[in-house]
Amino acid sequence: MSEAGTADPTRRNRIHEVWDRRILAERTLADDQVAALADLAGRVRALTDAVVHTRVPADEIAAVSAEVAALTDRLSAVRGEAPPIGSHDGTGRALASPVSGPLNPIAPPVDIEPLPGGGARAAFTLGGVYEGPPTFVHGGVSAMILDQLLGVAAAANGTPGMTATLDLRYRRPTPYGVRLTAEARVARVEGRKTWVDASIAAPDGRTTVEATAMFVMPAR
Ligand SMILES: CCCCCCCCCCCCCCCC(=O)SCCNC(=O)CCNC(=O)[C@H](O)C(C)(C)COP(=O)(O)OP(=O)(O)OC[C@H]1O[C@@H](n2cnc3c(N)ncnc32)[C@H](O)[C@@H]1OP(=O)(O)O
Repeated sequence: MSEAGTADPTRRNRIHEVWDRRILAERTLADDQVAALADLAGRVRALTDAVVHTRVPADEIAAVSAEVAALTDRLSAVRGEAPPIGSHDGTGRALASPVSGPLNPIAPPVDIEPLPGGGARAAFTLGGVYEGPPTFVHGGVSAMILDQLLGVAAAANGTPGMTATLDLRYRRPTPYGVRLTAEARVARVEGRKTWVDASIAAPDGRTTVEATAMFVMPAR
């Protein structure tokens, strides 16, 4: 990478292009790997759900634990330096996003649909894995989902950016185990800044959480 500091901008750009291609190649999976990993991620999600809900005896938990450790060793036999990137559905979503990535077992996952003209919507059901107060969704999980939804709306507006501020108003507890809906809409754009509003609604249509975020397109 030391060559990247060269004074010749054309040469520097070429070096960056080669470097970007190398990173992209290292982080791109074959289609059959994507399909197999999506299946595996679903099973690990189910495993996580089983872990937080199980009541089997301690010796059975220890036996399962040993098997999981062996499986982790098998997967780790060949490791990438970072999670995969890329799109398999044309929306540009990151395959391993912790919110909507089908290959990431910690993602619920939330299927977010970008809407033309600066919007986004999602429908999803969260399980007990995401519990905060008893029988309700953890507020940090709601925040994470809203941040991603707001970000996709900003991107759908053609004004993507990094989250600079995220303001949340928890109106009432968000239940889990039921279908939730969420929507985001760009409110305004000023230079590199984009403000977006969003909310999550319970099945009865009542808003549980409202959010406003400001995204800033980085100067560099
Ligand atoms: C068809 C569509 C398909 C879509 C397909 C999906 C696409 C894919 C979507 C992915 C959606 C992911 C959604 C999650 C997104 C994250 O999770 S991002 C991670 C969390 N955020 C961060 O880590 C950001 C960390 N902060 C930074 O990197 C930098 O501070 C920023 C925010 C980029 C700004 O840096 P900068 O470009 O150097 O900005 P700077 O020149 O200092 O300031 C610019 C202006 O913004 C203001 N500003 C900057 N930061 C702040 C702040 N924190 N508070 C208030 N004002 C601020 C400044 O005051 C300044 O204002 P003016 O003086 O111009 O009025």
